[in-house]
Amino acid sequence: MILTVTLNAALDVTYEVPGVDWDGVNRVRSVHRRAGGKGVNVARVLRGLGQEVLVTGLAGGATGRAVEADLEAAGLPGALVRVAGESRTTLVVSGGAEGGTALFNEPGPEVTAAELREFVRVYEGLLARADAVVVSGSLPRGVPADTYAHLAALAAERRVPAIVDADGEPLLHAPAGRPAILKPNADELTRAVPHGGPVEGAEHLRSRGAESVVVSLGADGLLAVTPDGTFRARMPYKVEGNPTGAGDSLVAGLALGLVEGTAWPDRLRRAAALGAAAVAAPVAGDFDADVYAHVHPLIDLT
Ligand SMILES: O=P(O)(O)OC[C@H]1O[C@](O)(CO)[C@@H](O)[C@H]1O
Repeated sequence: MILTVTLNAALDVTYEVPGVDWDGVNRVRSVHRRAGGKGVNVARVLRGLGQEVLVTGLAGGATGRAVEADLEAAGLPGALVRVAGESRTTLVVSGGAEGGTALFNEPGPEVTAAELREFVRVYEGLLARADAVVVSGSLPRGVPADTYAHLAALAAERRVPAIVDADGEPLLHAPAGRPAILKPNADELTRAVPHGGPVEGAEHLRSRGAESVVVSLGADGLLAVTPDGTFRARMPYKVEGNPTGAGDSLVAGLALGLVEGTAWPDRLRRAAALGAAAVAAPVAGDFDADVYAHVHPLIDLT
């Protein structure tokens, strides 16, 4: 089983629009509402690939109940810890290939120290059943920036490999938890390690404790700096669509490769193809199986 952690679970609302007029009325062509937050999306993709998953994290209020209900409706096993605060909504406004995509991510609830302690207690119990853990997304208010490092360290103590997908301070702290894979995107890496290029940035995070670092480069593919060497996955063409959730789909591919023990080149090829296939799907957490099958063999791995 792969355990995914979403401390800042969300109700993801996606508006598909023909374009946005910031001074006028915008008519929404279609609306999707469902449980989100990065770990939830990772779990959806993994489940779509036939992998057993379990979603944990924090959820509160009416929005938290809606997240729990949607997970249940989707048949995704969940063990969310309830908090008193109200979980957030995230809004994606997607104008398709020409219109671009804008995200509005609310900060999330205020979480107390006691609520976080209760989560860690539940998490430690769930680790006993996990083959790997994915910890991803933003932290809700009140949760210390070194929490992902702590969760990764607890996993490492139990020999459960962890993947951490974080930004800002949580990303800077994460290597101390010795995660198997740290997955920033290029902007996140540049913010965390401003000197040098992506290879130097990844090497810096490895020198601080991360075993491997995989940097997502959007339509340009992936860079991985690992104990087995440095690899680069290049995409054969740009897939048009909604890039929201592409990073989550990519992380799902990495997690599957981790539990299956797949060699790095094949692991990266699958992850990059899943990221591209997610762009072709309208909602985060989905991927287009046809695009996946088409792109996968064409990815150049060096
Ligand atoms: O936790 P954040 O970094 O705010 O990201 C959450 C958001 O990102 C997405 O997972 C897309 O990656 C959305 O589904 C949305 O819930």
